[in-house]
Amino acid sequence: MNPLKIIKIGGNIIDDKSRLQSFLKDFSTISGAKILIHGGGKIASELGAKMGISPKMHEGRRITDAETLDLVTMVYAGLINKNLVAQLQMQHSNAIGFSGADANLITATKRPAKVVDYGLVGDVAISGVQTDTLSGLLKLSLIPVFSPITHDGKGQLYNTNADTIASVLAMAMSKSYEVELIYCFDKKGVLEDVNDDNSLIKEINTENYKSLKERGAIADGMLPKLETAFQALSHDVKAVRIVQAEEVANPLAGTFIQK
Ligand SMILES: Nc1ncnc2c1ncn2[C@@H]1O[C@H](COP(=O)(O)OP(=O)(O)O)[C@@H](O)[C@H]1O
Ligand SMILES: CC(=O)N[C@@H](CCC(=O)OP(=O)(O)O)C(=O)O
Repeated sequence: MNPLKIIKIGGNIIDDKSRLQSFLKDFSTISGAKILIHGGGKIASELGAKMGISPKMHEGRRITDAETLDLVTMVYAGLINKNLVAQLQMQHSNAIGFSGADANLITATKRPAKVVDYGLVGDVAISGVQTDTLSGLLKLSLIPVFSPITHDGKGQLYNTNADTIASVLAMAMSKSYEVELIYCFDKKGVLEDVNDDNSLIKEINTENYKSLKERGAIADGMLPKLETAFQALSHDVKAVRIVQAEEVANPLAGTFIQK
């Protein structure tokens, strides 16, 4: 099977012009088939505040009412997605931007209300990914760039956590490719102490994850990353890493997630 790198870039880097530029330069040097998924939560929260929409988060995911869905659709599928594509084109990378609705690439169902009703948030399943269409794009040497917006096939858009999209794409594409999933963000990897850059944890497995979570060392936006990383590994994804954006092209950097 051919290798495929599925790379996710988070909102803290997207919000930092020089760090984003350096990430996109390094991303462009990576050879072979690749897909980029972007977040943008920080920018959506900042722009929302200017419009009087205050962010409501629960365990790293955004509670999304109709007004917030309009905001995130504009910010993720418009502003950020198109700017990333333009900046990749500047690096001579032939990027093409998508939401999940485009070419029906990712369908979702409303996340069921449990402890919290997340509102217009979509859950995605492996079967919701149009893998043949994506493979066709990769065969044309195009670089798909996904915003975290999905749809239900009945006209409803959903906000979907970008880590979740990266993981589901990785699982779905593992049928035809040897997939490495790389989450890129602002820190060196998963840290023992979030305020200490020198406390990098080189390897996380289900055992040490449990104890790290219990003592609160892993919280907020790190929760969906690790949850979805483990899901990916249990569905044939070859390797998963969480790395600093600047290290995207370094195969030894960051935290390696193990089953
Ligand atoms: N143990 C940890 N190691 C690293 N970061 C952590 C940890 N626990 C919580 N975090 C927080 O998770 C954040 C990353 O999640 P998030 O803000 O969703 O990132 P992004 O949107 O850039 O992908 C970090 O910036 C950090 O504040
Ligand atoms: C449902 C949900 O949580 N959606 C996310 C999508 C963006 C995202 O995941 O952005 P980062 O990767 O920058 O955190 C949100 O609106 O914040």
